[in-house]
Amino acid sequence: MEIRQPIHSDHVRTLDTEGLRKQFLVEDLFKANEATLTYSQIDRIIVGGIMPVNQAVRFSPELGRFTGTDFFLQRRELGLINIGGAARVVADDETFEIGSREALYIGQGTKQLEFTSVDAAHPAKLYFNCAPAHTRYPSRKITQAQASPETLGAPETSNRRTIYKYLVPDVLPTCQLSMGLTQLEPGNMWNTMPCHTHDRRMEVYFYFDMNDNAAVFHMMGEPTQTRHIVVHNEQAVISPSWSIHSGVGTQAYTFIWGMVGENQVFKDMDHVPMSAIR
Ligand SMILES: O=C[C@H](O)[C@@H](O)CC(=O)C(=O)O
Ligand SMILES: [Zn+2]
Repeated sequence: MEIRQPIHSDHVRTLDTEGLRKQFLVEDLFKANEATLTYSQIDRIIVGGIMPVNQAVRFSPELGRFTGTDFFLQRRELGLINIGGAARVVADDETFEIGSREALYIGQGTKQLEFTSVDAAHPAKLYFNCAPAHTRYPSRKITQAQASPETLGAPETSNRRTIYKYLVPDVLPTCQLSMGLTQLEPGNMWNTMPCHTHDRRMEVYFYFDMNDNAAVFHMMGEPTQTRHIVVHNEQAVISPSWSIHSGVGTQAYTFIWGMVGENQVFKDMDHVPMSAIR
């Protein structure tokens, strides 16, 4: 598990390309037959990828040494969205089949976790966010149809996209985690512009559905001190509460957003007027 410290916006103003990437970019999320985990001390979110190919991936009890608990999810909840082939997830005495673009919420207190791919030729890729939790809510699968799709933007502003809200209070209860997926329509490049911050919540963006020659210029920083990070396929960016989070790609892409913090009110955003951005 890699640990990332929190960071002050004054420090971020001084960083160059490598400095920004070291602080905020999460690369190499998917490794065959492994789980990768990056622990951010910003709201203590853990971001990672699980890719079982021809053997099961298990969350061993030893992971509890990073959280100082008897086992990993003793005081945590986890949400995952599958961007690969079908997966089978065993969570204690429950088994879930999670297809492509389906999500799974795993409640606090789950001890045994085992992830396998149904077909090794089409391995599952389970992108997850994990956050501190105070109580147990039932584990549950959420399909894309259940994720209350909302289409926003317009071709004229290159931001026509559909937001699928998988883990939100309207769909199921969680302690603090919200998660969803936003898919751009072909020929549309901008996400989340006009942009916003939400001092009450941090967020992580995970970009995928891109070919090897594509890139997304992810916009971050204070609204009057913007910076960018070039993101390639299947990489994530950690967005502190004070930072905008938006992006423009060389072609359409899809991304998963996950939020933790003070509330779960999706619309609780401080919109940045276009004239204020620097
Ligand atoms: O706070 C909310 C998040 O930034 C995203 O849900 C925004 C998003 O997916 C979009 O506008 O495309
Ligand atoms: Zn946001």
